[in-house]
Formats: sequence, C-alpha cells, structure tokens
Amino acid sequence: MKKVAVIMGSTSDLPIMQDAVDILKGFDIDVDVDIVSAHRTPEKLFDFGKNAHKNGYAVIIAGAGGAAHLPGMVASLSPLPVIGVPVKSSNSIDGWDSVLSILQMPGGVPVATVALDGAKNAGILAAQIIGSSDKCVMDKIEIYKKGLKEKVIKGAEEVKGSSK
Ligand SMILES: Nc1c(C(=O)O)ncn1[C@@H]1O[C@H](COP(=O)(O)O)[C@@H](O)[C@H]1O
Repeated sequence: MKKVAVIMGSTSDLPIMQDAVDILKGFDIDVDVDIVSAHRTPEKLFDFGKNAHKNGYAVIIAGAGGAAHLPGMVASLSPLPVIGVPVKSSNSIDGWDSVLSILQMPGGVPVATVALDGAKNAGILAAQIIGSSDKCVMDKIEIYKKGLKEKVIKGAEEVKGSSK
C-alpha cells in the first residue's frame, strides 16, 4: 500500500502534526515524518517535492505556520495531492496568516487546506484518498464514521436522560 508523507516547517509544529500521524496509524497506513522548510532548507524542499511520487507516497500532508509557503511550494513541485495544515505557531499573528498563506493558491496549483491546527482532519482526508482505491482502508473509514455517529447518538441520549 502507498504511504503518506507528513512534513512540516519546523520541529515546533510536531505537537500539532502528530494528530495526523496518529489517525493514519490508526487506519494502519504507513507514514513517514520529516521536517522540510521552504525558507530554511530550500534544496531539501526541491528534492522532496520532485521525488515524493517516486518514493511510494500517495498523498503529502504539509503543515506550517506564519508565512506558510511550504504546502504551496510542495504542491508546485509534486504531482501528488497535497493537504495543507495551517499551524498557529509562535510567529503567527493570530493564525489567519498561516490559513491565508496556504488557502489562497493560484489557479492550477491546489492545496486542500484544512482548519487551523486541523492535522487530524488532514490525516482522515489522506486516508480517504487512499481508501478510494483500497477497500481495506475504505472499510476502516466506514467503521470510523459509524463510531462518530454512535458517539453523537449516545451523547444525545445522555443529555435527554439528564434533563428529565
Ligand atoms: N512556514 C514555515 C516554513 C515554510 O513555509 O517553509 N518553514 C518554517 N516555517 C514555520 O515557522 C514557524 C516557526 O518555526 P520555529 O519554531 O522553528 O521558529 C513554524 O510554524 C514553521 O512551520
């Protein structure tokens, strides 16, 4: 099965990006984690972006904060789908800087942008992309979604019960 690459601009992003790694591992999908910065390690970014599709990846998740150029630059270099995670980092003003840096891509170079610090949803979306051509992963996603539904139904019953 193809792997997912989870990359981020700094080790300081890892506490947020770990959510993507954890949910993917929960779906038994192999994940490689790396630190790649468009600003600080541009040569590594080019090498990673140009070769990711030859290295067994199906999807790239890229997280960055502040002037978050990493996801867009990876998307410009790679034919793979890129999911961008805006991170509210120490150099973010309020997080909107990260969101808009990743979201407002020019036509032709999409980055599927999740919510601020939304690494868990990025992991689920990556699993769904893999699941569209892998029945085993698709089945796990269906079970996961069933679990979400059951949790809400149980919560609603508890609320009803306690308000009587
Ligand atoms: N946005 C980028 C890029 C990039 O886009 O290439 N490289 C690092 N960074 C971000 O800078 C923030 C602060 O980094 P440090 O904590 O290392 O100072 C991090 O959120 C990182 O993603």
